[in-house]
Amino acid sequence: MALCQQVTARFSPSPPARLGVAVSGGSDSTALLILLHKWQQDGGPALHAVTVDHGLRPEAAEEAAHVARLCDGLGVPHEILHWQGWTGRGNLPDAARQARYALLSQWAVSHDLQDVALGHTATDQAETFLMRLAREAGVDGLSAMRPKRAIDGVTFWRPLLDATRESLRAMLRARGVEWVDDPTNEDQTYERVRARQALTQLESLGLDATQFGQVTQNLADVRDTLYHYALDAARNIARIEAGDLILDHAGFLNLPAEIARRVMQESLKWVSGAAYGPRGRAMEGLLVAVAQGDDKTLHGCRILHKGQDLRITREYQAVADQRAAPGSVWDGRWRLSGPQDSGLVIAALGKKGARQCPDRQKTGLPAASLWASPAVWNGEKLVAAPLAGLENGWSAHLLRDETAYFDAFVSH
Ligand SMILES: Nc1ncnc2c1ncn2[C@@H]1O[C@H](COP(=O)(O)OP(=O)(O)OP(=O)(O)O)[C@@H](O)[C@H]1O
Repeated sequence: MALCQQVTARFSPSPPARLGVAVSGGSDSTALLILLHKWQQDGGPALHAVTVDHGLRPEAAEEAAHVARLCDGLGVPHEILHWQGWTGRGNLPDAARQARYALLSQWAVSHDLQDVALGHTATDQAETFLMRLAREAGVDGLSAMRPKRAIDGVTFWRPLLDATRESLRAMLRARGVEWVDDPTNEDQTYERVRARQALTQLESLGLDATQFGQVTQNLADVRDTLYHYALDAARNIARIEAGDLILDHAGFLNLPAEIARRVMQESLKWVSGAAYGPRGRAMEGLLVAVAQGDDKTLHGCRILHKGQDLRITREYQAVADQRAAPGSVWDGRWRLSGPQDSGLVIAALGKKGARQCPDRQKTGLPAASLWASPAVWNGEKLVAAPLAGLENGWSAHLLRDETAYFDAFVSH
């Protein structure tokens, strides 16, 4: 089967021995399951399937049960994960997507799976391109999805990027496999549904998933080239100090806009731990401020001008409520170790805490960096603040290091 070969080729030359597969029950991921199952029968990776029930639509539980029955019939172990985190605020599809990736990563790690396959298709790719066009996206937004991407130590694969939805549905019909039609797929209030309908119109111009696939791939080549040069630039002008990212200001201002934007994106992501950098206008505003020498707060970071340096530090407000037990990770990147005692908590040093550190000025760190740095507290009492010179037997270890910063340019 040609589709089967397309899928297996995506994993060559060294396919994993065990593979997770995320199946929503829709036609794309159901087809993915069937194709991977065929591969398993022919000696491919052992499959483990998973469905996320977002608990947002009444039909979701039945859809997950449908996938469970299908997997049962195929002899593929299957699990249903539940999301209960919707706060009612923000963008629902975005929040659901982020939660889904987090649940899928945790599930994979807990099953010792390093690889998970997703059912994005060439048709998805074309729809996404149109939606991004409507948002006046740049090269990155219009580029092809990556065939694989690492998130939290798990590699997510997209082996169906060359296949159209229609070809997958034809394969399912031929095999008598049923899929679930999500009723929101017909709901015109969703941008994706409108993009899908627009694509049908564009076919009369000879524009179909193949053309979109080629164009997005051309743009992806441009994107990768830009990141290559952005990495070069970062190696020349960036360094790390006490968890802050420091860019040589003059060197940064000399960079071409597309390179400067990428260096800034990766720098803000590294300091904040966010999966994505700030979007269009926010980033443009920041670049203007940096060109004028104005300090700025964005994306949970403070961007400060200090002598020759552009210093990106964590924003105190963004970490003010974060608490962790000693020895565990604080703000996704610090681990503090020292003499354990009951009742100790890791929290930001803050202005009040910084005043209690007599040696803070000797550290040479600006006040903003010290306020957002991790400290050891016993209730209201400050026990240690290793980055502010108050050690008391404690040390701070930065988990997201320089290698992680530079690697992100390659795996962005
Ligand atoms: N509820 C779900 N349970 C399990 N897997 C899912 C679920 N929803 C989506 N997926 C997986 O993600 C793939 C892509 O689906 P969809 O395009 O809806 O996701 P997305 O996360 O919005 O995409 P993107 O990664 O482009 O943001 C599906 O083919 C499937 O493999």
